[in-house]
Order: sequence, then structure tokens, then C-alpha cells
Amino acid sequence: MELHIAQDLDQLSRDLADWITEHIQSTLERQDRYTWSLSGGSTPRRLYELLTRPGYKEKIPWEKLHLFWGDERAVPFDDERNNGRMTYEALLRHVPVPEDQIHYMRTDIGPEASAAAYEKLLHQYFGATGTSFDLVLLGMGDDGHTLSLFPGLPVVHEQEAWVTSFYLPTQQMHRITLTAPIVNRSAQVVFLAAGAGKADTLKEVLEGPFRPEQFPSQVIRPSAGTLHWFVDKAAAARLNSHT
Ligand SMILES: O=C1O[C@H](COP(=O)(O)O)[C@@H](O)[C@H](O)[C@H]1O
Repeated sequence: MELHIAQDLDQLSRDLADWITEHIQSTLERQDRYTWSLSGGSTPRRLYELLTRPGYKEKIPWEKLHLFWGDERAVPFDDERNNGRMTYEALLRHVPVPEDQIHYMRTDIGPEASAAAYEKLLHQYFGATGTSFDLVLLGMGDDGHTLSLFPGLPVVHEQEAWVTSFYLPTQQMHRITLTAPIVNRSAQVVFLAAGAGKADTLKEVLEGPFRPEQFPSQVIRPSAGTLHWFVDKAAAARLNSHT
């Protein structure tokens, strides 16, 4: 695991924007497409906005990107809670990724049908390879969830399905989410986490015993790829490795 600590969310977002730009460029020197699973939540918005700015935008071959999402709230695309909408607003409406390479999780059909369609799509992309995305960007909630893998839910232990959906009573909505088996096939997995509200949980996830029911982010362990944590000082404050 590689840990990167920055002063604050702004610096963290810049550091990660640099890292992603470099990773896209170096990956595309040996292959002709780059597959990236994007994260929702509030934390990556600054990163997405930066990637549209001079210094980043012109360095990224957007036409070679194939974009996916890690999870989705089953609300209409124009609902501000929709992860695809947030990414569209902050990033995708500003950059020339071909539309047929942008794979939103659909919320205009039922969540089960949407998960089944996404699973089929991912098998078309990755089924025979034994690998998956070049990059999965993840967030971590204050409660230790990642994707829509929430504490105490059976989905945390999913071993077969790559995509699933379920009703989340605490938020009164369905969720559609990738699972650990597909994420753990990825070449690079990057968690982006910031803020003091995540400090206690981050310590448990990185330095505590393996308790995935309580801290689902612990199930993300790429089998052959590399796991990175990009965190700010506030989130890292309780880590032994904090500098
Ligand atoms: O519910 C979600 O939250 C996590 C973390 O969000 P953040 O607001 O704390 O950054 C996010 O990764 C996930 O995609 C989202 O659905």
C-alpha cells in the first residue's frame, strides 16, 4: 500500500491530478485505451474540476478514456445526489470523451436491471482478461463505507457478482454498486479521503484488525495491482505513519 499525505484537500487534489495525468499518459504508451472507474461523493469534485483546467486538460488524451462509475444512488440523473450528474457537471461536460465511452450506471430503469446491464457491459470489457480497470478511484465515508458497501450489509462479502443493487433503508433509496471482486482485479486503486471526520475510521481501516463488516473499505485489496491512499493531514491525524 502506498500512502500519500497532503496538507489539505486542495493540495491533495492537485497531487492526485498530477498522478492521474501521469498514469494515463504512461499507460497509453503501451495500450490504446484507458479504463477508469470514477467515484461519487463530495471529495473528488475538486479533483475533477482541476482536470478540466489548463495544465491538465491538454495533457490528457480524453478520446482514449473509457469511463465507468463505482456506485450510484438510484435517483434521476438531474437529482443532485446522482454521482453521474456530479461528475458530468464538474468534469465531463468540459472534456471531449466520446459519448459511447461514458458508461453511466442507469437510473432510468429499475436498479436490478441497471446492475445486470452494467455487469454485462463489464464482462464485455474485461471478462476474458482476468484483469479489470486501469484505475479505480474510490472515496471512503466517515463510517468506513466505500462504493455502496456499507457497514453491516451482506454486499460487503460478495464474492461472485461484479455489480449489484439493493435498497438502503437508512437513505430510503436503492443503490447500484461495483463489488470487491471486480475492483480487486484492477491495476491501480486509489482512495481519496479528506477531513477530520474520517480520521478515526482511517486509522481503523489502515492500522486496525480486519473487520470488514464494520469497515467495508478493508475489503478493497487489489490481487495484483497497487493500492494507494491519497489523504489530507486532517484525515491522517491519527495514523502512526502520520508525518
Ligand atoms: O455515498 C458515497 O460516499 C462515498 C464517500 O463520499 P464523500 O462525500 O465522503 O467523499 C463515495 O465514495 C461514494 O461514491 C458515494 O456514493
